[in-house]
Amino acid sequence: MQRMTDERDSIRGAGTRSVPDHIGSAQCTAAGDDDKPMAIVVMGVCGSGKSVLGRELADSLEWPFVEGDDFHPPENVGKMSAGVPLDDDDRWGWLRSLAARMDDETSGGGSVVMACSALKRSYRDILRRPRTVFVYLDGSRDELERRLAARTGHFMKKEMLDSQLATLEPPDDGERHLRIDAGWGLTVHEEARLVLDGLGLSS
Ligand SMILES: Nc1ncnc2c1ncn2[C@@H]1O[C@H](COP(=O)(O)OP(=O)(O)O)[C@@H](O)[C@H]1O
Ligand SMILES: O=C(O)[C@H](O)[C@@H](O)[C@H](O)[C@H](O)COP(=O)(O)O
Repeated sequence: MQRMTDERDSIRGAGTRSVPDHIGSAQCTAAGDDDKPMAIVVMGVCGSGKSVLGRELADSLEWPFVEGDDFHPPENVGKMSAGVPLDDDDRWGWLRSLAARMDDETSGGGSVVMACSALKRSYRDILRRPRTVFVYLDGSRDELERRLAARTGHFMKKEMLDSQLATLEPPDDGERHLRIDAGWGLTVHEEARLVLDGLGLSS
């Protein structure tokens, strides 16, 4: 936790730089209804920045944060640590446990931010609720590899990026989502600002 806080501080920037005008909200649009979201799922391939942005959003909103990696059974972690990509059968139970946690957090009117790769539409269907919004961390292979290479001490090694990109089905216009691109060069603070503005959750 402390390590993550320090890591975010170092990529936060001063926190005062404005988001460049050309990015604005045009590339950060939400499809779907206007209801305020109750669950934000930060999705994307390994190393795209889900955990860091998810924690930033949760801190800003004062919502609980759920780290999807923590819900993998030991067999899945063993596979990924050995460089073997997961298959659908490895993922269904994991996704169902995340959906159950989401429902626990939101059933009494609460809200939650979750980091989960949610690479395929069918995976997102398990997490999708009327007030779920997906924040999709996109980027060129080079940008994503740079982020992944900067991370140490994680079971997911950068060699897994190719299989993750091959599995990825980006959210389409029918899915309520926002897209953030690593190539925009934003600090995590700026990314969070775009998301909160885009979702009408800025205070
Ligand atoms: N906006 C950003 N700018 C630069 N580096 C970032 C940004 N967001 C995340 N990173 C870095 O990318 C790496 C992967 O981030 P992480 O949140 O662990 O990804 P994921 O949870 O998607 O696997 C980390 O080293 C993190 O510090
Ligand atoms: O479905 C999967 O193949 C995994 O869930 C994977 O997509 C996820 O990325 C891992 O949990 C690694 O963790 P990071 O995404 O944090 O690298």
